[in-house]
Amino acid sequence: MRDNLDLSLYLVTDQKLSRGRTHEYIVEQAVRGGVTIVQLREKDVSSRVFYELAKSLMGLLRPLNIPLIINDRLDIALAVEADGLHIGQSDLPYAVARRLMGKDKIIGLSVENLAQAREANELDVDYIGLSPVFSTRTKQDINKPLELSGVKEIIGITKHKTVAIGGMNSLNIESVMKTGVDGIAVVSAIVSQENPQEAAFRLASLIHHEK
Ligand SMILES: Cc1ncc(COP(=O)(O)OP(=O)(O)O)c(N)n1
Ligand SMILES: Cc1ncsc1CCOP(=O)(O)O
Ligand SMILES: [Mg+2]
Repeated sequence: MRDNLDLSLYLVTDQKLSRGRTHEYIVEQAVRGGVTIVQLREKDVSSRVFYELAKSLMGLLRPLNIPLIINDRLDIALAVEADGLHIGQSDLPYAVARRLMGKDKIIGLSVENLAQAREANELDVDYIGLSPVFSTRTKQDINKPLELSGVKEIIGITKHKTVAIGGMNSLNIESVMKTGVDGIAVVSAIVSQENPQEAAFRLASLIHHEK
């Protein structure tokens, strides 16, 4: 667990949305633009490819002191000694993830409603991902969006750091930041953009303006 975890601008990868560019290119550009934490999230690649990607991103991000979080795959997180793991409500239970990852690693948990946020207060997670805030084409298997009202309710009761995800872009992040979240997580608003560095810079500026 980390006290100094900076969730301000959280990049989540998606090879399918990267317009043929490599993860390394997107991530390097995005970090230059102001991304503070990166999640490797790939749903349709083999274990070997996932492992090689994770290893390569660790090599890129470790010297820059930017944490790499692995989505879903605890085995890959352990194999590359990643900084952390992100789990959802249908993934491995938190207690198992913590036991295997160890107390010093970052563990993030998706929270989709108030009841789950209350349950998360019983766990030593490092952050919760409020998911989804708005509807998005990037992830189809999602519950009803929280909207700003749902985000505010969760902020009112949670003891954890929070990151908002789902449909975030430069037009709506100011209003989401005003709810009191600690950061914004994006896929398409960076990885699908013509210039990922500029896109990240713009989002980071808006976020810091609201902090
Ligand atoms: C920061 C962050 N928040 C939420 C999610 C969603 O996780 P999950 O519900 O497990 O869904 P998948 O991403 O695994 O499809 C996330 N990945 N990151
Ligand atoms: C991984 C994930 N979890 C909830 S919504 C989402 C996708 C967010 O993608 P985008 O930022 O393109 O809306
Ligand atoms: Mg998951």
